[in-house]
Amino acid sequence: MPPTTAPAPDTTERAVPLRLAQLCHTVGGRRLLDRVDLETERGTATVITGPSGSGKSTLLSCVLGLSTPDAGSVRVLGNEVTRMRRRGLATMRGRDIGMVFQSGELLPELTPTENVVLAGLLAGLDADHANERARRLLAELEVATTAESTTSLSGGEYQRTAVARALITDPPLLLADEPTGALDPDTHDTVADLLFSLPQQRDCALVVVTHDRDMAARGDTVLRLRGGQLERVSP
Ligand SMILES: Nc1ncnc2c1ncn2[C@@H]1O[C@H](COP(=O)(O)OP(=O)(O)OP(=O)(O)O)[C@@H](O)[C@H]1O
Repeated sequence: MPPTTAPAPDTTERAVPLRLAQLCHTVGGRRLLDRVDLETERGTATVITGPSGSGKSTLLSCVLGLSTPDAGSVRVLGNEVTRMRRRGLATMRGRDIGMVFQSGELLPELTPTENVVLAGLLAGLDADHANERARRLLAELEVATTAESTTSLSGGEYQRTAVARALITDPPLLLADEPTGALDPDTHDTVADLLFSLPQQRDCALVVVTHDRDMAARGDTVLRLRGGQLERVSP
């Protein structure tokens, strides 16, 4: 019988925020990921571009453990995501990965601060720590903590709140799926500047999925997903 838990990763593997090896995933009979390899490093930004429907978001779903690949390996800090059970996945997602979506996906019933604090509480931070950290992050990202609802925020403030939420646990891996897709050009630049400053400032690995050429130009490594293959565009 195969073992139910993977052995603890060694120090070298724990230092790698994300490693994909020979990852294969098929959706509706289409092989979206065909033996995909990827390795990220702390302090760097990796951008993944590719045609619409090529499977970029699906790749992120595999990293988050929301989609189960056909074959291959997804390791976050050396931990094999494809072998984790539900509870382990939820813990890993809350603690080790920050995620920013195209339109923030904040809860409109909560204030911006509460949205950020909630992510901390769900990841196991105590209430005082989560509150203190949320306020500090929002101040650093220049979002007023007086806003009563996320619906009163500008597009930029909304996305910066989503970034603060993603950073509440100081995760080593930050994933972003078209994070500036819904923003006007000026706000786009501000949020892009912020996102691409994070790997160096916070010693994390950033992986951005985007169609946006300006965002792609900012990546330390730029890859294109096409026909299931992840090809290197630069460097
Ligand atoms: N759960 C699912 N069930 C059925 N089809 C799916 C599912 N998830 C994704 N797909 C299909 O898989 C393909 C890849 O989708 P995905 O969203 O990953 O592409 P993408 O490269 O991110 O596209 P875009 O750039 O337009 O956002 C699409 O054809 C999509 O319809």
